[in-house]
Amino acid sequence: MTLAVLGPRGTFSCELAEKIKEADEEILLCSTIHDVFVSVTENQIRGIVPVENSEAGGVGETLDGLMQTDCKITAEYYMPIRHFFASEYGFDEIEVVYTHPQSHEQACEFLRSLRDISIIHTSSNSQSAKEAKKALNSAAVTTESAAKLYNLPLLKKDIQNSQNNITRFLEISSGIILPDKPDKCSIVIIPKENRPGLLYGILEIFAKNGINLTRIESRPSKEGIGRYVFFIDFETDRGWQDMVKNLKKITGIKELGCYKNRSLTE
Ligand SMILES: O=C(O)C(=O)C[C@]1(C(=O)O)C=C[C@@H](O)C=C1
Repeated sequence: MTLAVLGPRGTFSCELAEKIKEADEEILLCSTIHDVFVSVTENQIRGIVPVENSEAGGVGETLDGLMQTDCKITAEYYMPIRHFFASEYGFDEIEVVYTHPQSHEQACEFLRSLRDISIIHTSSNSQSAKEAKKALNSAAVTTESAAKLYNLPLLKKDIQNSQNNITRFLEISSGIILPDKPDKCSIVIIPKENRPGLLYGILEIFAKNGINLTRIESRPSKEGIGRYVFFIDFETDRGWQDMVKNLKKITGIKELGCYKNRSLTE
């Protein structure tokens, strides 16, 4: 099997893939999260994508991929995220900092404390290190493994705003795999009408069935201003199949998968 992730080697996604891959599984490095969804769909493989961070919130490219492709969620993982500031230059020589936009948000307090620097966004934390290695008077917000890989000295460790910085990752696959006893399910509510009480009615169905929501996030439906879809995750310790049937009576739904929480072993 092959496991598709955001590359180049050294991203957090890649670090997670290294931890969870099967012994004979290869890692396929993709340039963007969108490309991970494309590879999973075209090659019938599995992939790993970041979906939300405790500090910076939802990862738009992943939410769009879930909405726009037939990929299904088959597991979730939580990973502590530590950001590193790496450069071949001293602090007073640095003029440009490369950072992934999610990491920029997660380390904005440290980055704000740097004076007279320009920030350039990149496609991944590893790409940031790659760029900083090439450009004069530059630094990167990166992972420990990418700093090592590109031979960039660490100027400061743990530059994330919060010491409890965590990113939730999803395993996605091209087919539906329903585990015996899933921990959670994810759906997208796609409202077919705009009327008072629609969202209230949807949430009431969860409440009446005693089903606990673990996340609700609105995202523009891309059909015009003020039009939204709602990403919902819920626990599956109570009968949820009938509840989903009831939801379908009042709203459009896309089922994204029911899955296990897989904890990471060090
Ligand atoms: O660039 C990386 O290292 C990634 O794996 C992507 C990503 C993300 O998009 O959320 C993953 C974890 C961190 O939250 C920051 C960046």
